[in-house]
Amino acid sequence: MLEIQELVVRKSGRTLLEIADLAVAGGCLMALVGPNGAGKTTLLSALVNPKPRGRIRLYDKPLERWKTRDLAQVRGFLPQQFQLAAAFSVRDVVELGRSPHLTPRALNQAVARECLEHVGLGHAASRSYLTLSGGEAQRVHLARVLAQIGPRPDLWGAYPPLLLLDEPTASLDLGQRTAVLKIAKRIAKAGGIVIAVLHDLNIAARYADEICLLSQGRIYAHGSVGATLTADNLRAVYQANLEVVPHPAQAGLLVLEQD
Ligand SMILES: Nc1ncnc2c1ncn2[C@@H]1O[C@H](COP(=O)(O)OP(=O)(O)OP(=O)(O)O)[C@@H](O)[C@H]1O
Repeated sequence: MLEIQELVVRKSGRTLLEIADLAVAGGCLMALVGPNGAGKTTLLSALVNPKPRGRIRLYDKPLERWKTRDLAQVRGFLPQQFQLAAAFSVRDVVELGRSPHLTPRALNQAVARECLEHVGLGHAASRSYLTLSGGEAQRVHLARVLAQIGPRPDLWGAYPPLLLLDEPTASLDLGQRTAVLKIAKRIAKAGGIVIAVLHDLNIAARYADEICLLSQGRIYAHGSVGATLTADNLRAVYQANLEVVPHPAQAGLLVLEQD
């Protein structure tokens, strides 16, 4: 369980985020949605801040009481942008994810290979990272984060992972987008806590167990897909003429833009 209480982030005299109470249970993929500037990245950043603000507890222990290495084995963060200018091979970048683990090199290499296969880039292991397209680089970093937290439960330690994904599908084509959400869903189904910032509300509706709708630095709605992605909520928050209808081909909802 991840519990966030009384989290306030202020910068330049402005309150960017104010969360009184938010909890995400193991087994849950929570989509963090909301318009530009709502505070989604600020919230994920607060969860990886070395000096946490507010009260943030992961598995009943305040974040500041976790040992750095233990936390690095459990908490994985995929940021929106990466800065890596070194000519590492793709394989090396993914293996970097294993650095918090004191596991044998051969295991780390095997895990890195497995994670690259998960993101469909097994064939690119020996390529230079610098030659990758934007979407490929994003998938390599997802593989690195997966290698860090462990792609399957038998590689997890005492606790299932907390996986934080900031717009993980931003540069991805439709097929890769689905593949990435399926990976996130699998981690959650196995007991992990997954929080993913998503702009595509239909992807959020399809894959998320819960939605947290942020607006102006506060939680506007949090709960099941059906309870949060209502036309009234979305119109109020996005200031757009949106409609929510049952999905014609499967269970779930479809968010439509109206003229
Ligand atoms: N260092 C800073 N100083 C002042 N304001 C900031 C700072 N960092 C972020 N902000 C502001 O905080 C607000 C929330 O930003 P944040 O990046 O969390 O939004 P977001 O919901 O992730 O948006 P987007 O969908 O555009 O990525 C924005 O209005 C942003 O301009």
